[in-house]
Amino acid sequence: MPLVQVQHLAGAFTREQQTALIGDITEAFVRVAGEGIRANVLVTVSEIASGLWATGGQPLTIEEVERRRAARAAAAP
Ligand SMILES: O=C(O)/C=C/C=C(\O)C(=O)O
Repeated sequence: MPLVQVQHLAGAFTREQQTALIGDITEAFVRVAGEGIRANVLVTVSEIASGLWATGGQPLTIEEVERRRAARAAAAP
C-alpha cells in the first residue's frame, strides 16, 4: 500500500488545508493507478514543533514562515 508521510511546521497549514492535501495526494494516486488503489492509499500528516525544524543548523519557526509569506505577498504583482 502506498504511504505518503507529510511533515510540516506546526501552524503552517490549517486543518482544512491538511485535509485538502490528504485528498489531493490520494487523488494523485487514483489518477496514476486507477480507482482500485484509493482504499489502499495511506496518508499521514504530522506537525513538527516550531523551532524544531531546521536546515543548515538554522531552526525554522512559524514566525519566520509567516514573515516569508508576508514578504511574498508584498512582492506579488
Ligand atoms: O512558505 C510557506 O508558505 C510555508 C512553509 C512551511 C514550512 O516550511 C514548513 O511547514 O516546514
